[in-house]
Amino acid sequence: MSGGTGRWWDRLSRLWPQNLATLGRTFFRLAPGPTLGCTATTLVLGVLPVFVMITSGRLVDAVAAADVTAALTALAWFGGLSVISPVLAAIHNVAQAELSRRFVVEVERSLVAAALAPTTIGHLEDPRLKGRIDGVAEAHREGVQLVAVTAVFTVLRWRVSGVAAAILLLQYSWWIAPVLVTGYLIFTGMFRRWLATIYADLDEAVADQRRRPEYLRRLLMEPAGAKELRIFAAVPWLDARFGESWQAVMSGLWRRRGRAAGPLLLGILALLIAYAIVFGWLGWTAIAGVLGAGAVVVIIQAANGLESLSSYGDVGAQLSRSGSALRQLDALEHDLDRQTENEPAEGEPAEEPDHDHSVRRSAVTVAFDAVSFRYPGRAEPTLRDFALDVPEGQALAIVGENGAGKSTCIKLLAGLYAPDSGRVTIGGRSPLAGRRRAAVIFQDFGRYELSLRQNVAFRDDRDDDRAIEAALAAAGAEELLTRLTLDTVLAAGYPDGTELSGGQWQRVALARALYALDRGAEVLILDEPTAALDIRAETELFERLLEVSRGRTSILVSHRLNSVRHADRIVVIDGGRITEDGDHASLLAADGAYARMFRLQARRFVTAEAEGDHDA
Ligand SMILES: Nc1ncnc2c1ncn2[C@@H]1O[C@H](COP(=O)(O)OP(=O)(O)OP(=O)(O)O)[C@@H](O)[C@H]1O
Repeated sequence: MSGGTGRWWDRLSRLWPQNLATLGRTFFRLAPGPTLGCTATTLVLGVLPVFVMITSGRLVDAVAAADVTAALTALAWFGGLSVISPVLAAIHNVAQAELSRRFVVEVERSLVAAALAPTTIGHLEDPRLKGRIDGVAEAHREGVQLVAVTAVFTVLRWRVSGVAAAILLLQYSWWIAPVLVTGYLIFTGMFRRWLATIYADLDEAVADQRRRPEYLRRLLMEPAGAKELRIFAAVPWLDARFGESWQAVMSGLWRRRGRAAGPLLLGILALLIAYAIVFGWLGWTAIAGVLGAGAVVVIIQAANGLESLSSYGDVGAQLSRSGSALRQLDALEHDLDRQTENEPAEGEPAEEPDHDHSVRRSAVTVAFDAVSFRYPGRAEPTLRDFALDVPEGQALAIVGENGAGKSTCIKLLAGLYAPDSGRVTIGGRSPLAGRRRAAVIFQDFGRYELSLRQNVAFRDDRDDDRAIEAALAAAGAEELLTRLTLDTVLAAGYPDGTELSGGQWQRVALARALYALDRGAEVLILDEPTAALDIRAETELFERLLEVSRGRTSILVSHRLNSVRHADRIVVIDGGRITEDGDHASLLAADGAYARMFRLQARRFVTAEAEGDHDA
């Protein structure tokens, strides 16, 4: 194909949205029947207007010639066409509803599958991947894919109408259609450029810039920050920051849009000239009597029908968004697949939860073997050559200052991150293989808007109700059981729903860990989930937990040394390294950092006791 022909072909092919073929193929793969149904009805509905044009020309000629039979025949055609159109539209809508359902479900499934593919959580904290996940999820929430299905068939119908009108015009004159189509090509090209500028903000670069204002908007609007923002009178300040950051992102966008509007005027001029030529000629030939009245009516309608070859405006924008979201989803799947491949495979399938009451596994060892780990985006490793062996059945406490690396150890043990080097093992196996071996509760444990039963067990059947109640009792939540049933939803706003206090939520979270332990988890790990309890309640609870989990390996993290003094062994972490290791008595005798911290806390506690403050 010569360069010139290629360019013309390129221009003509731009009359079809880029994503049309890709989306069409995806639709066919997901729902061949409904896709074929929608395509067939769209093609017929697309050519129907041409039959209306021809019929109206015939009617005009018949009336002019006072030919009653021809006029009645034309009217009968009109009647037939008027019935076919709504019937086909109804069939089309039914097929399209089914296609939309399957397409949206597929996108949702792919998004969830992609986000859940890695067993670790690093990708949810990586700004680039998180941006992609949010972008696709937002497009999905806004129903972009649902609209895309309608948009594909709308564009197809327009274009079929346009091509049919062009073919009809060729019957009367060879040059009318090419002149008008050229006008539309120039106009559409300019319009597309303008649209492309507008929708460039869907690119990830701009999506990154939008993250800040969008976060600030959420903070202003959603309940999470509502209390503190009002208490600290931060609303006006935050509102101003939101305005500034939004303006910063949008002003660049508005400037680009303004600059791109100039060429659009040229496109409009080209279209005006094309129509002026065609209608000028039409007027002249009609007056000269070269064309009959019927032909003039058909040509005018067909020339206007070429508008269907024009830019597809908002519908095209919807297709762009859909295509952009689908491309992001592809890229996301690809990146997360790669990340999943890089995760250490232990060759063992993840285990299903054990619902057999009789199963109580033996205690296991927990080991960190020369582990180094750096958070994504951080320059320095948080743990470097970290080594720790917890023999089976030992109750270990990890203490240390803020930022020492305690929670990082726990996240590695929970398999939420994979170490960069070295090995973390539970019972000799990676925590990633069979994650349910460790029952872990963090300080920011989940507070689910689910029933009490579901909050503890993540299941619905009642077979385990006694075990759930036992776990709640062991976690110190007996009082809840006297007030609530296991079916009570733990959130206000539901029928019979109720909100819990911070301390009650903590006990429910602990019950979740104890229930998992009862179901076969081998290690109990608590990373300060009791911080909202007063020191007496925490000490009492930890002692009870040590009792309940006796014989199991357990790891407790706390800042309150009195709460963990009864642990079999205490390690002090500082700067990602173990600096002291022993039981309470030996660490006090060693008179190191632990002993200093313990004495300091004990002094504070005694003072607070004297003043009646139990939260010291
Ligand atoms: N998701 C993260 N991304 C980047 N850095 C992190 C992340 N989580 C923790 N860090 C950093 O790793 C270091 C250790 O944090 P870690 O949460 O393990 O400390 P910690 O001993 O549990 O502290 P605290 O007692 O305050 O809970 C800190 O410097 C912290 O800023």
